[in-house]
Amino acid sequence: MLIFDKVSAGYGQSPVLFDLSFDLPGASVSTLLGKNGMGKTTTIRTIFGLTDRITGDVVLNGRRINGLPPYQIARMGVALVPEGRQVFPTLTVVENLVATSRDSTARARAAGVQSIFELFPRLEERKGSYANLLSGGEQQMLAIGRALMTRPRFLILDEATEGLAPTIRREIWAALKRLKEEHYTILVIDKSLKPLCKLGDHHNILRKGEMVWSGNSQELARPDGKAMALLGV
Ligand SMILES: Nc1ncnc2c1ncn2[C@@H]1O[C@H](COP(=O)(O)OP(=O)(O)OP(=O)(O)O)[C@@H](O)[C@H]1O
Repeated sequence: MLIFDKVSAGYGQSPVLFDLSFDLPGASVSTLLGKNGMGKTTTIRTIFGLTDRITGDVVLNGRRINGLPPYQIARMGVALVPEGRQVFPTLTVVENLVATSRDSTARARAAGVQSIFELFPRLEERKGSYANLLSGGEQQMLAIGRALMTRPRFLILDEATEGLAPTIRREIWAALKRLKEEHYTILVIDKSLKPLCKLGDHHNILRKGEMVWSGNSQELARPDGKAMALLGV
């Protein structure tokens, strides 16, 4: 689905990613792991053409997408849930969801909202609340809901459950599991290795902008393995 082939990129004149090569297969869950500042967010920004001096090939469904603007990537079925839960604070839950819908009829939009409520029943209970009155976890659910309203096939989450209460985290992991069962392609960045091992199929570790390890959940979880050493666990 998505291939990085010897991709380098950075900010202004500062290089951050170096010759990054990896492959995110469709209809599966991949992760990007690594300590702070290793280039995970920069990799995601590069998918959306939001970094500078991109070289190599970023290929989505067979098409080279280097440097295409974010709206074109979104149109190709990729949705991003960025770090920091970006929702419209002064819109209600329903208004936030409808705002990102691409459906042309009110009926289709309503069906889209309903499918988000099925995924996150907690949001239905708060459907008339302004987003700024939601808890951090509810805002994250809403941010995921907003991304899903664009009807993507590829969902990218940066810091999916960072700083959230354990019960909310469990609900978000359960929702991602359901999306996986519905054959979404998912790329997730998070620090919680246990749920990532359960959910993820392919894991990739970045260190100083280089891909230094890739493997499956069994390999990642090996207590004496290289992955754990790279992650400092
Ligand atoms: N807008 C920016 N301009 C210049 N340098 C940046 C910018 N954003 C990030 N960097 C630098 O790029 C490097 C990689 O940062 P990035 O945010 O991609 O790391 P990360 O692995 O996602 O870390 P974290 O887990 O802390 O979010 C860091 O050295 C960071 O200082």
